[in-house]
Amino acid sequence: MALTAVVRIPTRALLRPWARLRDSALGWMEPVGGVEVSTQRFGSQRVLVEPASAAGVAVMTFKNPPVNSLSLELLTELVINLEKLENDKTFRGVVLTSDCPGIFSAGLDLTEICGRNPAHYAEYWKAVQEMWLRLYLSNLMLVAAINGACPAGGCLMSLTCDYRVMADNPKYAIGLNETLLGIVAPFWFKDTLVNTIGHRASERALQLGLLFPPTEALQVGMVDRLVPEDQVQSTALSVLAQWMAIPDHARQLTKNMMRKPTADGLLKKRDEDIQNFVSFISRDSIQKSLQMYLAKLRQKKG
Ligand SMILES: CC/C=C\C/C=C\CCCC/C=C/C(=O)SCCNC(=O)CCNC(=O)[C@H](O)C(C)(C)COP(=O)(O)OP(=O)(O)OC[C@H]1O[C@@H](n2cnc3c(N)ncnc32)[C@H](O)[C@@H]1OP(=O)(O)O
Repeated sequence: MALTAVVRIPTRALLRPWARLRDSALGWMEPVGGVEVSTQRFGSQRVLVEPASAAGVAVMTFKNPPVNSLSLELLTELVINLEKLENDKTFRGVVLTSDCPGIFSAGLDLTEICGRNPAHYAEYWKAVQEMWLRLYLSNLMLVAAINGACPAGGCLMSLTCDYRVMADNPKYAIGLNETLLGIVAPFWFKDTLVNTIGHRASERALQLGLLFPPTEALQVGMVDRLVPEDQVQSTALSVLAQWMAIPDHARQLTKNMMRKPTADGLLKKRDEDIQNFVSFISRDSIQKSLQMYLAKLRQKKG
């Protein structure tokens, strides 16, 4: 079924992006000559991309049941779809969210880093790096609509966004809990957290592998806003509408100035980081810890 429709945005609004917000607030919807905006839904098996009703905004929904673990396939699809959005200059902002009830993302797919061979670990880690670099340095405004549990790699993904809205449900938690699995968050996970909540809070959170319930996550600055579960996505969209009022070039240069030094830390030594990961994760003791953790997760039901 063709889902394509074309909306026309006046060129003046594209040249002055902040004018779009004002214009739409005034109820201006007249299709006049300008640039075509595709409203076609696209995406792939595990990542759905839908243009939102506000011009220039898309919602990217992860659907990798049961827990949106970051498998190699999901990571690859995420990066491809993000690139598509970035190449389509009509998009300025994206909401990242989940289709798995009660779970934003369970983080890295443990079956990708447990019981595989070194070549697979290297390929997988490169994909994790790529996901982080692309999201962290994206010119788009990214808002995470965290509608469920958000541990480890899921938390990292949300920390790459410019703003985080989380469901105010005490059943959900967010944090970098790697030490609880007997593994170590790499330096760029750590740097992303430090840039968000500061050094002291990060040191404590990382050493203890803390998973913060929403109220504590808000207090520590890991998320920016808590809302009832059914308002997470709509709030994320309204936050984006506010950010859209800022001229893109100024916001993008500012974002880059804030983030590039951190990203450069990894860009300068990607291969070394891959080698470190492969040798760390291949250790017998680490593999045993991961197997035990996975077994516990699987036993939970039994
Ligand atoms: C010196 C250093 C140098 C280099 C670096 C080296 C090291 C490594 C760094 C690696 C960084 C790692 C980052 C990570 O993200 S690791 C993953 C951490 N994730 C977690 O701890 C979350 C685990 N999951 C949960 O807590 C729960 O599943 C969750 C998300 C709260 C949902 O709970 P629930 O709804 O009850 O669902 P179940 O637990 O029953 O799970 C359903 C099903 O999914 C399987 N599963 C869960 N999580 C994962 C996962 N992350 N990967 C793969 N599979 C997962 C679970 O086993 C169940 O499977 P089943 O077969 O039983 O149906």
